[in-house]
Amino acid sequence: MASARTVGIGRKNKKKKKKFRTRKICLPDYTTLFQAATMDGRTVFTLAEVASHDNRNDCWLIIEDKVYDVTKFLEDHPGGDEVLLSSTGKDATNDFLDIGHSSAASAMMEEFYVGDIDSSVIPAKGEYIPPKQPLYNQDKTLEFIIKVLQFLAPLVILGLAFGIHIYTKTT
Ligand code: HEM
Repeated sequence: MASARTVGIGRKNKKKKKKFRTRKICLPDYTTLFQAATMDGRTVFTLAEVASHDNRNDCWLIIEDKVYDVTKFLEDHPGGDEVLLSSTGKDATNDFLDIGHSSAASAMMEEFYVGDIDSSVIPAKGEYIPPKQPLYNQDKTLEFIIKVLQFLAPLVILGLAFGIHIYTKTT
């Protein structure tokens, strides 16, 4: 009996499935394919997608490979809204760390977390290489000679004048 019922239900389901297949067309969401992908329950954004949220009404930041929607925080941010707006469209990690934000600030960030960034799409930070030649001319010899001459010239003129005066007086 049980097996007969099972067979019956199976047939019904088979019919329903056929109906569904013929009527509904399932297409992938191409927008999400190009903009964001879901991996292990996390949303992974591309830099282009995050960079498009760059204004007062919609402001996203990338800090340590995580994406934060700080739109609602703009007015309350103790450092002001301008700094947050100027940190959009790039990896703002250094900006954030350079300020020396408190642990309270870091704890607040969780509230604004919206996903992760595909770190492979962020341009690598160039390593700073100091110039081999100093940027200014360190050879100060000429400068020194000019300064000495500037000091000596009035003394020489004074000496000459004094000498002429003595000479004319004696003759
Ligand atoms: C989700 C991201 C951020 C959160 C939650 C956040 C939060 C905070 C908080 C709570 C403070 C008060 C001081 C402290 O507790 O450390 C602060 C100050 C400040 N923040 Fe942020 N911040 C964020 C991102 C940024 C970014 C990207 C910049 C870019 C430069 C920035 C610049 C500043 C500045 C300039 C101050 C003022 C520091 C001072 O007056 O000494 N913040 N922020």
